[in-house]
Amino acid sequence: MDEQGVKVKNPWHRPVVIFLAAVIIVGIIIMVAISVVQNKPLHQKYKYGIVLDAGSSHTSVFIYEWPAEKENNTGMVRQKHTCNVQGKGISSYSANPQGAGASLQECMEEAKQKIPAHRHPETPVYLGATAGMRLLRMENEEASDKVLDSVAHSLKSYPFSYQGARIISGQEEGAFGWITVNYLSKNLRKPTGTLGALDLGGASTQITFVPQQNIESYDNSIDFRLYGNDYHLYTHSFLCYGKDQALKLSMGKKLESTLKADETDPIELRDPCFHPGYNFTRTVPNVFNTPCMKEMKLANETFFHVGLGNWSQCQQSIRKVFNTINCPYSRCSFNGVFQPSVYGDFGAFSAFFFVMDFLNLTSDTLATTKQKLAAYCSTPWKKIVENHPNIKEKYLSEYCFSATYILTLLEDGYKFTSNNWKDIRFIKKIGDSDAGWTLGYMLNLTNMIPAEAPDTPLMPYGGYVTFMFLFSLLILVLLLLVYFYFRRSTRTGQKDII
Ligand SMILES: O=c1[nH]cnc2c1ncn2[C@@H]1O[C@H](COP(=O)(O)OP(=O)(O)O)[C@@H](O)[C@H]1O
Ligand SMILES: [Ca+2]
Repeated sequence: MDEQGVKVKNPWHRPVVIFLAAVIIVGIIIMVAISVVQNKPLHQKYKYGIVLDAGSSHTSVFIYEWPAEKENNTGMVRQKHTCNVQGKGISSYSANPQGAGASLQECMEEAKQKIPAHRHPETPVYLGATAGMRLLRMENEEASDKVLDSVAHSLKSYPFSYQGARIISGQEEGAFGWITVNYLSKNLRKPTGTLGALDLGGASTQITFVPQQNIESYDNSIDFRLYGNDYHLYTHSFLCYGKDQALKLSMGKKLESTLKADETDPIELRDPCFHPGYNFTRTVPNVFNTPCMKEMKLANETFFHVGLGNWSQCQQSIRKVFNTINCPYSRCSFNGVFQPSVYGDFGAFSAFFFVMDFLNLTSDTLATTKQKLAAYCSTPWKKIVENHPNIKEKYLSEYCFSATYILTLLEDGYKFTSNNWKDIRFIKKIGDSDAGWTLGYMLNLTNMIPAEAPDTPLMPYGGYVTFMFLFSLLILVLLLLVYFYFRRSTRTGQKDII
């Protein structure tokens, strides 16, 4: 066959094919480029941080983790692990400061196991102590310094990056709790409203929200710029108004009036906030051993704490610990503290949640909550113990008081009403992470919440998926077109040969 005479048509020389091939190549390059920008880095590396919450009643260790490359995006940090330190809070070690540091050992060993060893040296560890230590500092500054030295010494002995152990202020506690709940519910980069934060501890309680009214007292105002938005927050921390100190305040007042009325021995404190049939012998100094009250000198060291189980009388007695007479501002919560009207939704956590969740009172109206609580408080102590054999008796005996205190604080103190009661959400966690001040504290100290909005991905995830799908479909169609075109040209070429 004379090859010279045959003209085989090469399909690659046709302009349409060249054009299609070029479109396909450019398309593939665009797709690869977009997926690289969108998904970088392809292999996530995790970073870690540890915060110890040294509360008045106990210490918890929180381990957080986040993808290294996305640390400035909201909602990327999650709680990886928590560990509850055995025993009481660090402020209870005032007579034995060494014990405070030693108490952290088990949980810190656990942290070593949970965090990959090669990350240990760069993992920051912070300890923040709250109201229990604020009270100890008021009572005995030397003892509180020794306790802090002891926990600092203990934390420095681990392979992490020690960043400090200190008593945080009530404002910090309130503000970081607010940052935590809003970071976790991803409110910080949206134009929608934020979530107020209500935190009830054993020794203090905090209220923090974005008010609609002007903040009249400088001490209660905090300004943040987060992700390009300005926030003007109202916050207040009431020292001595956590539920354990409030119980002491309330019992102290009752003891005083009992003694005024009757100085007989033995003293019997008839308490409407405890169940009928409850009868416990207590010591007087055990009620007054707090800087929250003036000490009371009593010959009788012990008294009988006798339950009456009467909710409305209990509320009457609790109201006496709130001073609502003096207010130097246009409006106050109590004890002469300025507070604008509560506004928006609130997340109520820590003991607000523990107590209301135990009593199944997290989703009722205010009226139903009161009815149910009245029935609970009047239930005989014997029956309560029978129904809950596995709950610690100390907690169990105090739920009637604690829930009545919570209702009184929220309604008479903060001025929530039956209309906005539904705006309070009793929460423990948001996603995997506990609501509390620790996450906000760490985000702030590691500069993980920038003042200005960081770069956003090229397009939102939904848009990205749709784009990639349609583009792949287009390329597939083009490929098919090229294929059929080749087949036709080859056939015509073959005909030419024949
Ligand atoms: O399971 C529970 N049921 C009832 N109360 C609880 C439970 N777990 C913790 N609490 C209470 O929550 C409160 C936590 O306060 P915390 O120790 O954080 O004090 P602080 O924030 O005032 O320093 C304490 O009153 C503690 O007794
Ligand atoms: Ca706390």
